[in-house]
Amino acid sequence: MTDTARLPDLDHEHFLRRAFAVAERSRQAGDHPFGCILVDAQGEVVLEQGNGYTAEGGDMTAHAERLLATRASRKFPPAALAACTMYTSAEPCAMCAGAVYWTGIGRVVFGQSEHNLKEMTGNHPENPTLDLPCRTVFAAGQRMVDVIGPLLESEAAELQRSFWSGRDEGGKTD
Ligand SMILES: Nc1nc2[nH]cnc2c(=O)[nH]1
Repeated sequence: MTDTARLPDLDHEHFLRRAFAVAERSRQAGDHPFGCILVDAQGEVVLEQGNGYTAEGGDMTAHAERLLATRASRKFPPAALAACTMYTSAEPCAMCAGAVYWTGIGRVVFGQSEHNLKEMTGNHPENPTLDLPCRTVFAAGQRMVDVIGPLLESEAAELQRSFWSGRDEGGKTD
């Protein structure tokens, strides 16, 4: 089990807003409006990652959290990641929660819940949101991942507002 006592006392709203800024930059760069950061035991931001759907050539699995978890796992051992916190603009989906679990990241703080996100994305071909709480995924694991959220949810939801309704449903051609 992760020793949650090792997790530092951090200003969650401050770091969550930094993840929102990453999400906004992701949208401006032509990707989906999601972003996350990883903060270490000293309160330093060690990684940041936006959604990579477009940048990765239409990869439906290029969620910000999954990409960050992969980078984090290549860079840091699970023992170090246990003291790290991922701040993410939206709740990790089942795939991303699985990736977080496997890396050993000790805590997740999220803005918008998957349930709330689903109301905005509907069944959009680029985002058929999986309405499953990340806590349910983590609860099936053998070590604990601390979860805080939803937090600043209406601010987080603003990142998505108008994005999905105005987005072409044409999708990929090959
Ligand atoms: N949480 C989250 N949900 C998504 N749905 C589509 N892309 C993403 C992403 O990058 N993060």
